[in-house]
Amino acid sequence: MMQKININDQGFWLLTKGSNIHLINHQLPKGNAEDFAVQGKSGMIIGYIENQPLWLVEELDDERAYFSLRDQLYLPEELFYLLCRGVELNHFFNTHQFCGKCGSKMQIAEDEWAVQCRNESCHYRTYPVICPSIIVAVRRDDHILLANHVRHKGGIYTTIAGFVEVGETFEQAVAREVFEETGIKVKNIRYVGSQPWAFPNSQMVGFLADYESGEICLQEEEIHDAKWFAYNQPLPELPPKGTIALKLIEQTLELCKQSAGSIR
Ligand SMILES: NC(=O)C1=CN([C@@H]2O[C@H](COP(=O)(O)OP(=O)(O)OC[C@H]3O[C@@H](n4cnc5c(N)ncnc54)[C@H](O)[C@@H]3O)[C@@H](O)[C@H]2O)C=CC1
Ligand SMILES: [Mg+2]
Ligand SMILES: [Zn+2]
Repeated sequence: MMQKININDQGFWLLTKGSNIHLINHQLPKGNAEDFAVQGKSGMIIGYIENQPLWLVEELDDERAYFSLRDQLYLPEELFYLLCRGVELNHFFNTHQFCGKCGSKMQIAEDEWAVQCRNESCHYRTYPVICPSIIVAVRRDDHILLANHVRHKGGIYTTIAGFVEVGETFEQAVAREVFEETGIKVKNIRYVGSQPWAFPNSQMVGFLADYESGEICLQEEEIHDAKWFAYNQPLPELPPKGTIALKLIEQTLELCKQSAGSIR
């Protein structure tokens, strides 16, 4: 619930600007509201760290130092995901100021994470928008399929990812995205795990899959390059530690190794 922050409220303080968060010496500010001049602002408790409340403070037009949440992937998983929650809620509140049904002003709900229409005869509620996006590592014997995406400025090679379309299963989305982006057909699609991804509001749903058929054919608007990499040859630059992409790649490389072992 959003409330006015009191001078003696205490805990950890999450101040966000888009996908950037305020840090002091690489740490979340911790202490009394007064220490960080957030008393009188609106805030809500969105979780607990070391038994201390984590306060999400309304986005401020201030001169504090903000840093990209992407650069905090080294943090313990649970903490990183709590920060994702804050960034995603802030994005949601900022982009849902008016009712999608009647156009009246929305307000933040009292009893759950939602916004509610102020119009008495409407009261329509909207919940935080989370966009499911599949992500998949594809294996062909002892090789892994990795792609250099147009959105990556550097030379990183990673897994295939893409948003789930309305009216399709996650597994269908996996098969469709791999085929669209690389021309490869996959089989044996299995779920591995998920990851909140606050850029701005994706929910990564991670899979492994095996090669079925086809030759690499790039979707050039999205993919610069895609190749099969042997697990025991030098690999390209991979995504950073903490990403589900890297986890899927590591698991697949292990399977490549096992597959090479079983051939011999
Ligand atoms: N955490 C991780 O390890 C990784 C996360 N990702 C994330 O996966 C997500 C999807 O990857 P892409 O290849 O970009 O998706 P994509 O292959 O579906 O292409 C992006 C395009 O999909 C359309 N689209 C459909 N629904 C959308 C939605 N809800 N939000 C934004 N665009 C939507 C837009 O036209 C957009 O240009 C991205 O947010 C990316 O940051 C990607 C790789 C690794
Ligand atoms: Mg994609
Ligand atoms: Zn309304």
